[in-house]
Amino acid sequence: MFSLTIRRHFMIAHSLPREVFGPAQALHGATFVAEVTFRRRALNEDAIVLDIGAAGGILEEVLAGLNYTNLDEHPDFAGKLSTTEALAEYIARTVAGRIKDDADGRELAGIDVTLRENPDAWASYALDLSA
Ligand SMILES: Nc1nc2c(c(=O)[nH]1)N=C([C@H](O)[C@H](O)COP(=O)(O)OP(=O)(O)OP(=O)(O)O)CN2
Repeated sequence: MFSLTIRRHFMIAHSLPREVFGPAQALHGATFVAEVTFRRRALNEDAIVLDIGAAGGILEEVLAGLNYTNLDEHPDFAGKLSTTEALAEYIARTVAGRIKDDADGRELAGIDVTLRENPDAWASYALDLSA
């Protein structure tokens, strides 16, 4: 299996209104580092998984929909908890939606997203596209 990973960061505000989150129940800000890995079993005819520039452009488009927003007011998170785990899934599925109809996108076996909250804590979601 081959993989290509790109990284960008974005900033949001949100609250996590459940007791388990302690002080994070209140509105607070976060800067996330998003690492997105595209996986495929065989390289394309250019001997790559996906062009790095194209991959970066797709991720930037997806993150532009989140950057500088208050996720408590974001329509895609209405009634949902915007935890790091949930955000990782959202980014994986949104990136997949953007790329699925491209020639390279159809060949992807999966998209993995790791979101780093800080140097000591991160969460990941692995989207399996092989089925
Ligand atoms: N599994 C997750 N746990 C927590 C998340 C998350 O997204 N997934 N998010 C938060 C908060 O948003 C914030 O990032 C950290 O909150 P904070 O209370 O400062 O940090 P801790 O939970 O590590 O520390 P406490 O001692 O419990 O306050 C929290 N958890």
